[in-house]
Amino acid sequence: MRIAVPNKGRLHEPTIDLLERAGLHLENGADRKLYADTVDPDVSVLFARAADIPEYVADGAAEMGITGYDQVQEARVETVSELLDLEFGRCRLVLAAPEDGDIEEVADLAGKTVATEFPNITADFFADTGVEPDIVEVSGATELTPHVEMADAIVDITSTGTTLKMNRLAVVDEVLASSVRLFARDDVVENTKVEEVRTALASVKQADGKRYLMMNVPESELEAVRDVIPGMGGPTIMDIADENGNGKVAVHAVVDESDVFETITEVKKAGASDILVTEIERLVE
Ligand SMILES: Nc1ncnc2c1ncn2[C@@H]1O[C@H](COP(=O)(O)OP(=O)(O)OP(=O)(O)O)[C@@H](O)[C@H]1O
Ligand SMILES: O=P(O)(O)OC[C@H]1O[C@H](OP(=O)(O)OP(=O)(O)O)[C@H](O)[C@@H]1O
Ligand SMILES: [Mg+2]
Repeated sequence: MRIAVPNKGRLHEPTIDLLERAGLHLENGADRKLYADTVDPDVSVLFARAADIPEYVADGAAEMGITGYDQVQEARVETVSELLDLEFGRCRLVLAAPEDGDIEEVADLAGKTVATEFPNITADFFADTGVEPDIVEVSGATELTPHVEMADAIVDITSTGTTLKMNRLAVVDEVLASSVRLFARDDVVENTKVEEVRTALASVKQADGKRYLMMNVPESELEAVRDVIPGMGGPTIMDIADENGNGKVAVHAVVDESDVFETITEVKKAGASDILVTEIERLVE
């Protein structure tokens, strides 16, 4: 089973990091290599350009892929299915035009020119609006095209908005919201190994923003402590092995990071002591 992942650019590092956290440690995957093995002998990695990954998966160079939703849509591949939203690489594809120009809405683009690295998505967007500008495909620095009279507007990626601002461009409309996805070719979606990889990556996502709380609680106060612990299912309650446990039990619970502070205050009030908070690497539900 092979997973195609971005070989460079802003998605490379976070994708490798995610695979590592999921337990799929890369072996002999030095920079500039095309392939890397993982600790799982049945899973290898193919490094490819973010834009090429959907095609590689559809064509059989890899069975699974990790890249932006924008790239999957642009490639118009019909034989792949999304398995998981990995929720990083969040950005928007927007239609933007010069701030001080006369393009304020989509209708203003009739008979005009739009430059983009995403001609298919752009064509689909305009097809839905009934306005049909010329679409010019460029391979980078799209933001410059309105200033050199190549285009009247652009469809390009934005996240913080800095690049648009720097180029005195304003958003006219949103075309697509994107984040990084895990996807697989349709004919392998049911494969056990594919499901294992999906579960492993999902477990990292599940653990994000969660903390593991451990505390000791006098048995008499257990109900009170239980009542103030939020989160998944009930807490785990264990007898303390020590003969001198003094009638205490250990309570373990998974809690949202944002609830940790309040939970600690509340469980202490309710009689808990020896409270430990740790990070969670993975959480398989
Ligand atoms: N500013 C951004 N914020 C968040 N995600 C982004 C941003 N820019 C791009 N992305 C996401 O990352 C993907 C790849 O972009 P990136 O810039 O890393 O590669 P690229 O420019 O295609 O690389 P290459 O150098 O191979 O041309 C995009 O398709 C999009 O999904
Ligand atoms: O809204 P912002 O935060 O400014 O992000 C938007 C910019 O990010 C991407 O470029 P990237 O930095 O990947 O450079 P590239 O053009 O070399 O791909 C994208 O093509 C935009 O130019
Ligand atoms: Mg880029």
